[in-house]
Amino acid sequence: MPIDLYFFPPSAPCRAVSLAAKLIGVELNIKNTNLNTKDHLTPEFLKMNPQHTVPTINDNGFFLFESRAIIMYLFNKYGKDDSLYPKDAQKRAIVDQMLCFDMGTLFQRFTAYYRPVIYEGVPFDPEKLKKVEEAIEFFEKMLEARGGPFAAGSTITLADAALIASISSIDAIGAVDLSKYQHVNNWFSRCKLAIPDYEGVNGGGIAAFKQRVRRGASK
Ligand SMILES: N[C@@H](CCC(=O)N[C@@H](CS)C(=O)NCC(=O)O)C(=O)O
Repeated sequence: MPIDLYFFPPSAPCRAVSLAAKLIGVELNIKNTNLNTKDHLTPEFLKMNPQHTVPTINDNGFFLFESRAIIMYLFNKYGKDDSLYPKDAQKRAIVDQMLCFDMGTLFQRFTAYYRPVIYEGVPFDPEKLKKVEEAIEFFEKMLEARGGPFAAGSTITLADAALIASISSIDAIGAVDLSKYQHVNNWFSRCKLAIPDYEGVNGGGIAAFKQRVRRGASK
């Protein structure tokens, strides 16, 4: 039986899961879940996820939400290539660190920047943008210190899939000029080539995200 992924294309956490699934090589059955028509607030959805967020998966009756937990679960259950999430405690800790940095700092600061524009129709706040830029600067320094070529070191890992979902969203709305950050910029180009079917998996969602933000900004 297929694994259902409840998915809203503009959502970066949803795209993080589908990009990671491509790396892992696990097939997901996309269940389009439109937040605009409140598909995530139905009693059926709330039974799976009381927090009513996408992404959510249903793996034959096993329900899981929180994108990074889903990514780790998919690897732990279906992954074959250990380099994506190494068994060595310290190597794995660096992947975890980058997944946490993405969720708790980079993506968190970016959502604080764009969400009020979408949901409240208020203008972009330049102070919040500064916090996003600072997070990208942190990422730049991490990549430089690690010597790359990927976020956790020499091979692509689950962290790259999550980080590229955030960075590509930041790039899509032109929030930050990534060309100012040499290491981030090179990492971004490298990951686009390394993730199977990157454009097919991320491209449509990025376009939808851009449109959603543009609509909010023109209110
Ligand atoms: N920390 C969660 C965040 C998920 C999240 O905020 N998803 C948004 C879309 S990007 C959502 O489902 N919003 C609808 C809601 O909260 O009701 C994750 O990484 O999965």
